[in-house]
Amino acid sequence: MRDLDEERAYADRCRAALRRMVAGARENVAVGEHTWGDRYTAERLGYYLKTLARDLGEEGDNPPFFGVIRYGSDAGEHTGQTYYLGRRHISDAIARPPMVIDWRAQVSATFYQASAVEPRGIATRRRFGWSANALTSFEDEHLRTGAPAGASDLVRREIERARVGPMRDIVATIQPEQDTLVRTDLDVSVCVQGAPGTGKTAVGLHRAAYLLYAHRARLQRNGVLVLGPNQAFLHYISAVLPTLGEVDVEQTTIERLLDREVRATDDPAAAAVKHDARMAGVLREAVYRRIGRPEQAVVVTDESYKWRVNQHEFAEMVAETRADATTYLTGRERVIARIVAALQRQAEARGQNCNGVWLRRMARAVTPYVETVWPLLKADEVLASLLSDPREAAGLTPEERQAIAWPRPRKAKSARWTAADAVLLDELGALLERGPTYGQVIVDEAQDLSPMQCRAIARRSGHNSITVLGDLAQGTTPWAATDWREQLIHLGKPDAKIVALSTGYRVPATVVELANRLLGALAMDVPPTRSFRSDGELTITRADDLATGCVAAVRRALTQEGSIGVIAADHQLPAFADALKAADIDVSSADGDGRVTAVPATLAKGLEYDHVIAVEPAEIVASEPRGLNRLYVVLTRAVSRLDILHQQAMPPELC
Ligand SMILES: Nc1ncnc2c1ncn2[C@@H]1O[C@H](COP(=O)(O)OP(=O)(O)OP(=O)(O)O)[C@@H](O)[C@H]1O
Repeated sequence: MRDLDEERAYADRCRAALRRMVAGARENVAVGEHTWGDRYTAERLGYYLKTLARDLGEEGDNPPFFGVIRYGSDAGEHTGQTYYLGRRHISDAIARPPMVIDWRAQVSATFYQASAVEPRGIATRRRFGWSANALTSFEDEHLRTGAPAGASDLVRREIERARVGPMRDIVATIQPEQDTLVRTDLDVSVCVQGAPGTGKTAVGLHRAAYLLYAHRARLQRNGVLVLGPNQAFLHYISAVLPTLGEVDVEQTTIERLLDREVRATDDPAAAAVKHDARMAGVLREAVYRRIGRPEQAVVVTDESYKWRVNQHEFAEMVAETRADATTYLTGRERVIARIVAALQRQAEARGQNCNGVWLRRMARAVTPYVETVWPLLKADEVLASLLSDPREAAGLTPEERQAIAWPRPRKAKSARWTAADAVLLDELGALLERGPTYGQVIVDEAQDLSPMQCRAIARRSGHNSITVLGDLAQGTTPWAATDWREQLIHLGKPDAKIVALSTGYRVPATVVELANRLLGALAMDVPPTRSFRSDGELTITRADDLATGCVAAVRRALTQEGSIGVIAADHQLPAFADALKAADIDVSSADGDGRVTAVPATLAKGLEYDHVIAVEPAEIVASEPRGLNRLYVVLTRAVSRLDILHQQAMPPELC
């Protein structure tokens, strides 16, 4: 195999080839725009070429490859072959083997999966070390002759590196159990239960990129949706997919997906009822209750004739359609269509020509009859009427009805919807009319979703598969899941494969040991994390004045490399942020990119900082019903160092 200088020269050749690919794609965009006569073909070709040029252009200064595998002498079609692996294919000429193969190609799986115990035909696996964009080292594993080795130094260094800025891709160091999840077949729904820092988010994002590579045509048609817990989290992960060449994945929160202006807040009792799975039945009943029994025949005057569907037939059509209507509005259309078909039979029996114009005229004429028994409905009007008077809410107790009732009746137009109402409106919208589905939905922090939110996601996934990521121990909402099977039923995928990840790549062992003490009190059936990392520091300091202690801790942290997160109970945080500003320390908010970030405990989920200063754990616990779960989340945000500052006694569960 090549020595370091030769590898550097090869990297230069790969870069040059990539530059030629970008230039070629750009030129083709120009040519494609002028050459193709048929407009549709020209547009499609133009779109494809522009996307290619943009993707290649965005490749930027990433190292052209991160590893290489050399097959041994008995590896079938791969015998003696050498493959370089990178973030994308690089080739210097059509019909020549690529210089670098995309990490998502089938052959690349061997790089991630091969081991001394199971070499899979590989003689040597080489990993490269890059500093900025310069190739500085490599490390070889001789899989067929070497004894099973521990973790590679390069992998360890990459995992233990100080974190700065937004989340990065992990293509060079994906671990075998992560790779298996990333490459799980598109038709299989998976649910990953993973302790903090086990790479669930990373797996979900790399899975999105992998699926788009392996099933591009199918997924580009319907799209891929990634759902995360909040804007700060989305900001943190936003760079990963673009670096992997995927810029068209929709990344949002469930609240944004529902797209309703939220102008009010529910009290906890009302929110609990509105998020309960029984609301699905309540809403269905509220919609279908509007369908009445016809009390008259349908009679349509058509020039000198009168066509007629008698009351009994009309009632039968309504009853039959209601029994198997897929949605309320398609059912209504179906009744209209059935009546028109009956009139058409009568007219044709009289020799009349029933063309399209006639059929549309008849449909208009029968609509008022149908309106009396199957009225047009709007989601917000149904909900406004239910919340104005929930007496008929089937399946709720009198107290629950009381909890969701508005103090006085309102019309939809003057309603001030809450976040939970947005979920109910979405359910109602889908009862009326089906919406589009995505080719793949990836849901992060899925333990926090309510049954009704799960249903909103299930609808957008339809018959397609779904990737569910979460940790039951990090559940902080009042309706957080305690059992994945149950949550998967709400998500419409009861048979999804549940897989546990328990090796943590973020949190160092000393911090994991502390956080794991909380697991007993959380009473969740989850395996404790084992840390991949032996480094890291933990300090617990009693401070007489928390704000002063916080400033001193941040000053100390600033002497080292990496990002710093100050995390405290939401109501206490502003005082600490003010103290930091008064001490001339630049502080950004959770969705910013500064070196020091002030993070309210309720926004910390999914984020990570090289150095975390967690202030007053007792207050974090006391601030909400699931405060211990929140504390578990907060303590597990640290990559290298965790400082705990406290004035009150530490929560006994931690001692
Ligand atoms: N194979 C890997 N190689 C390098 N870094 C990794 C690997 N797996 C995970 N990481 C890193 O570990 C950190 C934690 O990963 P991630 O955020 O995906 O974990 P998580 O399970 O979603 O955590 P949490 O539940 O706490 O949100 C990230 O910085 C991620 O890049």
